[in-house]
Order: sequence, then structure tokens, then C-alpha cells
Amino acid sequence: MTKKLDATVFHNGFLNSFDFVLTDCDGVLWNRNEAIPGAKETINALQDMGKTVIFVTNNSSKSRYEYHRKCEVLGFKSSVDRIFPTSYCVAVYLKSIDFKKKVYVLGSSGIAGELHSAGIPFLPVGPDPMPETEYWYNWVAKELKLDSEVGAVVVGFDQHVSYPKLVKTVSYLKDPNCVYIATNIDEQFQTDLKHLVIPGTGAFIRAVEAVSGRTPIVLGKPAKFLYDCIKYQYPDLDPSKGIIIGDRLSTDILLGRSTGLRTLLVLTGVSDLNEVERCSNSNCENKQMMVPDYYLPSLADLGRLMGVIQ
Ligand SMILES: O=C(O)[C@H](O)[C@H](O)COP(=O)(O)O
Ligand SMILES: [Mg+2]
Repeated sequence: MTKKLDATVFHNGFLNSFDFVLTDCDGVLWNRNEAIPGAKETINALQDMGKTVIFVTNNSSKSRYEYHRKCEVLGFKSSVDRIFPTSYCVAVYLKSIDFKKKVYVLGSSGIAGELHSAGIPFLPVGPDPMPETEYWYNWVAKELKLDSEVGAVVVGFDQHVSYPKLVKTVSYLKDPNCVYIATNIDEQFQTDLKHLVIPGTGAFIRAVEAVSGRTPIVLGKPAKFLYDCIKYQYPDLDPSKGIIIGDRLSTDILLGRSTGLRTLLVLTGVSDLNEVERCSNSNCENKQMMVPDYYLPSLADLGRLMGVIQ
């Protein structure tokens, strides 16, 4: 059963019960480029008291270095080796399978940056629009060339998704030996634009699957690969002394529960207490695994309990 992390729980040894924190980013630390009030004071205070704080995000739009810069700009103490975006996981995965060919990316520059850092060749990333004047068949038949050296397709969030890109993605995946990786399967982005629904990477994965019949190797939360990347770099981490702080039951909390971490849900992002109640009342085991140990309205409330925010 979820408990509010109140003063009684907090003063009953909460801070001493963990040595490290996996903190989610979108919806916990910031929303787009605005820090969530109180988040940086809390995260920095946890680090000042000796907790290992590791930043995890399903968002593949930036490389580790770019996220480190974002942390600096927004005032979060961090270091590159403590930041695990799914863009970085792509490079780690391809290295782990001794991948030697070229990558086609339906995704953004964050993935390209990490592939470049890892020395893995990839086709240019960026807009690839269908010319307005051409009938699609004529253009595809004449202009669309596949690169025979491509041996892997990576799908992440891509704000320039286009018909040519989808044709290339599913055409490369015709080869059953072509490795198919997804950074994450989050169907939509959470934004303050409540009148709009913003498709996320999961929308592209479903479209690709409908055509190619291929299901990807998913690296982001709730899949364990992102956690395995952290454990590989920090082998001494004991999950019984760790906590994950997240805003999404289906990714952050599910990963925490499946890896033995304690789980704290904050209500500044995707999930709310109604969703927690639905999961608590569900007979589905997977839904039960999305029920957090604790919840707070925001990370600032943890900072207030710690006495670092008034
Ligand atoms: O599709 C995405 O990029 C994700 O939905 C989104 O950005 C979540 O990021 P996280 O909450 O894991 O930081
Ligand atoms: Mg989030």
C-alpha cells in the first residue's frame, strides 16, 4: 500500500535507509527546460550529505554531456558519469554485442552524439522530409536509397519523423538480421498543453511494428538494461540500500519494484494518485508492481522534510 512520505515516516530513519538515489528527470527535476521548484535544493542536499545521486531518463534527445550541461544550467550538481539517458544506453548496448556495422537512427542528436562518442558509424540524423511537389512513389523509387552497410536501426523520439524516415526504418528491418533497438516505449510526452496529446517514442514503435512486424529490444525504463548499465558502472550498489524517485508508474516505479529498489512517486509529472489507486485495486500483477512505496506532491516536499527548503 502506498504511504505519503510524511514527517512520521521521514523521521523514522528514512534518510538512513538508503545510500543511493536513482532520480528520474522529466517530471521530477524539470519539465522541458524549467526546473521544478525545490528540486535542485533537494537533489544537491542529498549529494551534500553523501548520497550517490544517479540521473536516469528515458529521454534520448540529449547525450550524457548535453544532460550534464542542462544540469549545470538548471543548478543541479552532477557529473557525466552519474547521468544515464537512453541515448547512452544505445551505445553501451551496441558495444556489448560487438556491433561492427552502421546504424540508421529514427531519433535525435542525443543518440547521434553517443554513437559518435562510442566510435559507432551512423547515417546522418535530422530532417528528412518528403518534397512537396513529388508524388511519393516517384520520389521513393528515384531518390530513396538504402545503405547496404546498415546493420542496426535505433528508434527514439524524433521531432522530424517523416514518411521517408518510416519507409527507411521498416525497409532496413526487412532484414531479420538487422538489430532493432528502441530507446523507450513511452507512448506520449506529458506537457502543460492539456488541450493537446503529444506522441512519444512509443507511438513510433507501434507504427513500425504494424508495418514490419518487428518488436524492438527496449533499453529504457521499465526494461532492466538501463539499470544494468548503472550496475556495470557502479557494481557495489546494493539495491536494498537504494531508492528510485519518479513521476511515472509504468516506467520509474515498475523498474524500481522489479530491481528491488524502494520507490518514491512525485506528482509533478505523468502519474497521479488516481492511477496509483487503480493499480492498487487491480488484479493484474504487473499493475500491482507499479504501486510505489511512498508518494509526495513534489521533490520540494522531501526538501522541506530535510529542512533544506522553508
Ligand atoms: O519519450 C520520452 O522521451 C519520455 O517520455 C520522456 O521524456 C520521459 O523522460 P523521463 O521521465 O524518463 O526523464
Ligand atoms: Mg519522468
